[in-house]
Amino acid sequence: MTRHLLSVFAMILRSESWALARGIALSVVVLSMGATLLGLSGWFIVAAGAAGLAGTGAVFDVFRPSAAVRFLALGRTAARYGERLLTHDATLRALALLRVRLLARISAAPFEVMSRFRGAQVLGRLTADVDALDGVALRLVIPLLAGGVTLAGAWAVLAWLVDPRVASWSVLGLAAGSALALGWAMRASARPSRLAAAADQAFRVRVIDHLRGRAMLAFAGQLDSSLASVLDADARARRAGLQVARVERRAGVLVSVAVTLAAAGALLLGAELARGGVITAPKVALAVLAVLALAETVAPLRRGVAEIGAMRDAARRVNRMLQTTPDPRPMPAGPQPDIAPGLQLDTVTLAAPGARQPLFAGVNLTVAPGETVALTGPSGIGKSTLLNAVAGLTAVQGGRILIGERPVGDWTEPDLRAVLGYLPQRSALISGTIAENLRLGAPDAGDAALHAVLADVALDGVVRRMGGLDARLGEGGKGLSGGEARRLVLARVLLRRPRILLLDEPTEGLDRETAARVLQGVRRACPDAAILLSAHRKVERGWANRALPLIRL
Ligand SMILES: Nc1ncnc2c1ncn2[C@@H]1O[C@H](COP(=O)(O)OP(=O)(O)OP(=O)(O)O)[C@@H](O)[C@H]1O
Repeated sequence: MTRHLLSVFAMILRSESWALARGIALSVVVLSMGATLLGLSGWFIVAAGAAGLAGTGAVFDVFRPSAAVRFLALGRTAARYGERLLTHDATLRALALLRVRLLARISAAPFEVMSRFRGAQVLGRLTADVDALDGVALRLVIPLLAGGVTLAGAWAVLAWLVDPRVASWSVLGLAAGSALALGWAMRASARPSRLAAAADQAFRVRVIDHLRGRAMLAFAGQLDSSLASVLDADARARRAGLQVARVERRAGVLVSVAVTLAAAGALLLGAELARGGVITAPKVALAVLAVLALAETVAPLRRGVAEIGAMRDAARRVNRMLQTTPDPRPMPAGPQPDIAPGLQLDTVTLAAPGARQPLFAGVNLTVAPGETVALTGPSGIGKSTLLNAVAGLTAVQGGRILIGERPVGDWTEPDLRAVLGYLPQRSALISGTIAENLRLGAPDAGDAALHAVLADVALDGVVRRMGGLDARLGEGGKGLSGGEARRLVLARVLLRRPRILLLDEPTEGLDRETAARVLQGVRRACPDAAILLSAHRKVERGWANRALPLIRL
């Protein structure tokens, strides 16, 4: 699991290595200045007192040490500011890049993978999981590296200036005690921090499900129980969050105990050595206060280790998503191929997504430009699955699908999308104006083209009543009836003037008369298109030139 955290850090390091290296260097400077400041202050106070007692106070140089104390105090603040700026900026930029990469992978996921995504979960990956990962660099790796380097440097300086035994007791004691405290905190918080993140994710998913399904839940009498499950997830997240905070506080107490023991040990050992005349009293004060300041090397790690369970889970999920979804295919804007794209199915065998057993086998079909063929057969036979395969979204088990005499798999994505239009069974409208929804299909289309295509799908009157092309729709096209929303999606498909047109139950939800008008409009909009449709209704079968009944194996 730690491997996932390391791979996230490696990714951050790769994209922001220079800024992070400078951040770590500044962090070492900040910690060293802090320790030097307190150590020097301790030495200064005791040395000045000793000089006063010895009657040499008048010649004791107070100017240089006090100037150094001021320089360290001011310089430390400036270095801290620079370090925060650099490390946060580098981390946030790397995470923004990660978010973009994740989104690109999700958007380019194969159809089978995409159709299993749950909106709220994907949103969770992109927001909560990526946010959780900011701690990997800021609260784990950077403080660990900077703290390690500072402690090693502090040991060397104290061993040289004071005494190796005092240095070893204080620095190594502090490091070992803190490591034990943080190790305990890491183990104790792993479960609650994971639970807190999972409950938070469940809360988001349930809130969205609750809001989306509230009408259905109200009719089923389940509104209260759905609300209770939302509140339950929230309560669990808060309980687990409190547990994490408790562990973090206790870890803080344990680290303070370790620091105090290290400083007290340094004082006792130093006093003994001072009594023996091995070192001077001001040097003992220097060591003791420097150790107290070195507690700062450990402090930022407390929160990092307390969050480690959530970070590990987030890193695992993000890595898995990056690995299981392929790199987006390049989308060169190639010229539209010069073909007469009829459609041909050559002994096609097809299975449902993820299934081995074929739905049907050996299907042959040719749809010439200007021709319309209706796929018929019982519900679940595989009409939609076949349309998905023709659209290049799923693979066939056997045989070939040719568009313009070229297998679908050999087409580049932009070329295929340029010749092929598809109205699937479920399709999306965005919240925005009617015009914005239509121009998703053809961004350069003028208002006249939009009005013409709306007339083709018999929506011109409806849009006029709503206030025209700038009338706004709510989320998922709210503001239109089911049949109107479907016709608006159909209009968006027609606007691209596709040469191959795939329609999955295009008149579902329309009365017979409107259905007939819409089907006539489709042909008017695309007179030369080869049209293949999944047809349940007589009006659709009657409109087609021929039917291809699919037969279960
Ligand atoms: N995403 C999916 N994952 C797994 N199986 C699926 C998926 N989509 C469809 N199926 C299965 O594939 C089979 C064919 O479904 P398909 O939707 O193609 O039938 P259809 O003929 O279009 O039905 P209908 O006329 O009711 O729309 C069904 O048994 C269905 O359960």
